[in-house]
Amino acid sequence: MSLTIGIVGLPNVGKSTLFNALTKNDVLAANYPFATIEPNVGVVGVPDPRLGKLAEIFKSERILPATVDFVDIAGIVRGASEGEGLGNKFLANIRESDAICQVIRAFKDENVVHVDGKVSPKDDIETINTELILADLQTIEKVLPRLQKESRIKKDIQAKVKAVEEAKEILEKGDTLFAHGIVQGSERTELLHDLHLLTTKPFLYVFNVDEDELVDEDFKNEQRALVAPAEAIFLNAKLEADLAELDEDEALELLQSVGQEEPGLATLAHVGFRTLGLQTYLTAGPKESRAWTIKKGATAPEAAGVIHTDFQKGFIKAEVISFDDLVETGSVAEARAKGKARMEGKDYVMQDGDVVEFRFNV
Ligand SMILES: Nc1ncnc2c1ncn2[C@@H]1O[C@H](COP(=O)(O)OP(=O)(O)OP(=O)(O)O)[C@@H](O)[C@H]1O
Repeated sequence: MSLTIGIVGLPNVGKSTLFNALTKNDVLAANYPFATIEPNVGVVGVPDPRLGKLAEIFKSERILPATVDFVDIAGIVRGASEGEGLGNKFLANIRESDAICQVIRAFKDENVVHVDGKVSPKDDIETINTELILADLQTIEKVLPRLQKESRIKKDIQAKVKAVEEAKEILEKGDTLFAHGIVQGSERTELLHDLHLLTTKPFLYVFNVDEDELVDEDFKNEQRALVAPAEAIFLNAKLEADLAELDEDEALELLQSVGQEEPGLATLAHVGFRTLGLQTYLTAGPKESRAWTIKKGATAPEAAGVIHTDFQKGFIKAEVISFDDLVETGSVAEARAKGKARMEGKDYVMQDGDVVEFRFNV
């Protein structure tokens, strides 16, 4: 299951630097030798310490984490919604993304020119949001008059007209639909679905900061308040690019020297995963210990389908052991003996950390 997060931001905020770090960090190169990826896609592994533990128990040859795909979307400029510069291509790319990650400049280096002449995360966020909001308003203005006319005859589209009018009102106030809980995939967006509005996509924000800002909790809380309910991630894109070049011990040393526990990219992968509404389940054996990506709320057959469509079609049962029970008992055989292995049917809703073996007919 592959969902993508589009990276957007004003020119010169550090998108390329971040994206380079993302692609250098490429888990695909090592683990998925036959997969080809587009040059503007960075695939990041979602760190999961449980996989290391499973690999110990099962003596697995390799570990395959879940991944998040990031797409580098051409720079947005003021006027993008009017089709200026790269505007139209930008909007098409962004429509294809499942979530939007805004990179915001917070680093101060005077040698790096800011398009608007000053470093102001708040203004930059507003500039980008305004472009997205204007693009949505254009979409709505194109369809609303026709819908309103049709609704005089077709009563069944009145609810849709009301939903579109409500969205228009929010956008005209200068707010994103996401900020009002109108998020892609939720019940409230069902009526708006075919409009593919950009601001119904989940947002997350990367603040590209100086080293001192990385540990400045007051500063970080201020920025978090700016973007709530979206999540904020703080990283130094240059440092991330350096980290991606180092071996594990050196990287750890560099991280400690700036007071960080994990690379910003790891945090970004975790937050991206959460923002997309995803979770994982685990499989393990001598060949590999692996995390598989599913939507929250997925049933056992849907989860089986992520491995292979035949697994879903021929689904019989899933043998499920929770990760904690497996670690406590030390092996599948012991877990079974202690009654910790459950046989689950087709209505079972997968839980995070389920270690699973599917039974199926082909
Ligand atoms: N955290 C940081 N601290 C200091 N300088 C940084 C930081 N992040 C990036 N830079 C520098 O800022 C400059 C612009 O970065 P980059 O080229 O990645 O921006 P961009 O957003 O991709 O720009 P564009 O959209 O115009 O291509 C580069 O010189 C880069 O080294």
